[in-house]
Amino acid sequence: MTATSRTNPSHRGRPTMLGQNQYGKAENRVVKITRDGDTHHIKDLNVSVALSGDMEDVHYSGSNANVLPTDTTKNTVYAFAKKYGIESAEQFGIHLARHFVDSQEPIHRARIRIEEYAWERIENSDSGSQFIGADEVKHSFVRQGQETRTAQITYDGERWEVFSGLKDLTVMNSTNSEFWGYVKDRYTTLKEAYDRILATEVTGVWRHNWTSDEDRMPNWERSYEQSRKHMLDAFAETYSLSLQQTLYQMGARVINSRSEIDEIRFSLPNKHHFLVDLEPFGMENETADGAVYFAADRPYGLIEATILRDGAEALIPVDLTNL
Ligand SMILES: O=c1[nH]c(=O)c2[nH]c(=O)[nH]c2[nH]1
Repeated sequence: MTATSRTNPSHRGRPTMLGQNQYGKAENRVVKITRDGDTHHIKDLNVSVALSGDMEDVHYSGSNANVLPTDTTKNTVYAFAKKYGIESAEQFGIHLARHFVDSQEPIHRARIRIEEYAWERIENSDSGSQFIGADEVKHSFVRQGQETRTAQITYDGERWEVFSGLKDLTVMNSTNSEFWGYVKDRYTTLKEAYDRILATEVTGVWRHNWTSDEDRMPNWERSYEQSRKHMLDAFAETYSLSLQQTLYQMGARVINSRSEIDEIRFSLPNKHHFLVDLEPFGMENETADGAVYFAADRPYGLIEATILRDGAEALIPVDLTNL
């Protein structure tokens, strides 16, 4: 028990006392895009702030005199991403923790927890305008270590039906995406975007046209690797006017490149990234060298479609979650 709680009149005489406590804003999803000419770099963090100190009064009496709002801790995360950049999770956490403890007398301890999501550049074997070197692209990324490969095989004694697929393949283009010219009704508030982040978590299922001759079975490993590659290449290379258009390009690329596949279906959540308003803190967010975004997790647009080889039958179920 601290001196404050012992002497707090609203606490005196109660058979309870306050134990360990901390507060702050958890899971601030901050994405910093740094622009080095037209080569972009991503830092993608999930930052949780927990502060503690002289917080007896707010618990005992409701006095907020010592309380820096959790909303302010969130704003600080975004403002510091712009002000100091994100050199490393550790360095960023040090800036934040020091700031909270040094600037607020009642706060004696700050704990900053950070998860960092790693992104790698989409490798591209064809020549394209966004190459850096032989195999690196400038603004298209795939998130590391997440995807799951899927398969569904059905056999009725005569015919085979083989679906292959993947889920949780997260990709991002940090530019070359626009969205405008859409319907506007009395409820529309969305601003037209001429340069936005396009990010999605790909769920895809594709159907092989092989059904019987066991001597002519596709090479499943190669088929998967190549289909994945064509999807990623199309995602990276498409200058996108909508996620729907990008989806179609991804599917068409697979069908046109892989003769063993007749049908492909995608479910693509539009993982929205909103520019943070830093003007209240005297900062311009979007500058030539980059910007800070809030990565929202919900709600999200959900774009789903099947792409078919001309004349092929649609056999993949509409709801891919039932596969
Ligand atoms: O690529 C998009 N497609 C949409 O249909 C849509 N709707 C929306 O609000 N944003 C977007 N983005």
